[in-house]
Amino acid sequence: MTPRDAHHAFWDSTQLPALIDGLVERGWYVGERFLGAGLCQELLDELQLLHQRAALQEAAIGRGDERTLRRDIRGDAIHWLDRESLAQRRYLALMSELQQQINIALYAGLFEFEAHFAHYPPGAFYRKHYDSFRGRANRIISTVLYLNPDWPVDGGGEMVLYDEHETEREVARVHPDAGTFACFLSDRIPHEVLPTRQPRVSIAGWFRRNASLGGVIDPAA
Ligand SMILES: O=C(O)CCC(=O)C(=O)O
Ligand SMILES: [Fe+2]
Repeated sequence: MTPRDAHHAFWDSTQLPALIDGLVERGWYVGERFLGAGLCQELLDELQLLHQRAALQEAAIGRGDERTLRRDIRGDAIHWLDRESLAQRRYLALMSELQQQINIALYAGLFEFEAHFAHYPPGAFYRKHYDSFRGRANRIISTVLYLNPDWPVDGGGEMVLYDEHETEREVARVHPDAGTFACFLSDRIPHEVLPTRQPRVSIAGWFRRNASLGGVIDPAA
């Protein structure tokens, strides 16, 4: 097995053309079994360990001075990926390859990737929102990888995607099943997480293009 083959064993690269087409044609893509079960399990184990050690922090909304905790908007707890484990490094390597492929296909100028583990306890949700605002878009493409094996049909916790133009029209309802991967344009696609009935675990990530303001490369936004 060449190193390239070994790397590809972690994900289904045959989905790449459909992913690129989806982003271009409607601004989003959802693929099942995008990531291999082994790597999903390793990421899940790590997240569960973080949860047990109370190393997850309640997620805030807003940035800088406007950061606040709003359980009525967002109920997850998070831990930013920090390359601590082999599983994280594998996932980040894969996202780096995806970034290159998207840049080649879309001239997107994606520059870096940031991501966090997320844990939604039963009852938690994330109200309809955009991941970045037009014009100030540092986050260009949002990604979510789901980690719960065998998500029950009545488990709730689906991510609902809405149409870019008719923002009340639901276009996809994603069951948060391990290995499923969703990506969409951060400033175009409104989305929400419906209340979950089970502990729900995922990795949310964003490909960014850093904006430079007055010579200072966007440190926080
Ligand atoms: O977990 C999901 O399905 C989406 C999470 C989300 O929208 C976010 O973290 O911004
Ligand atoms: Fe979001």
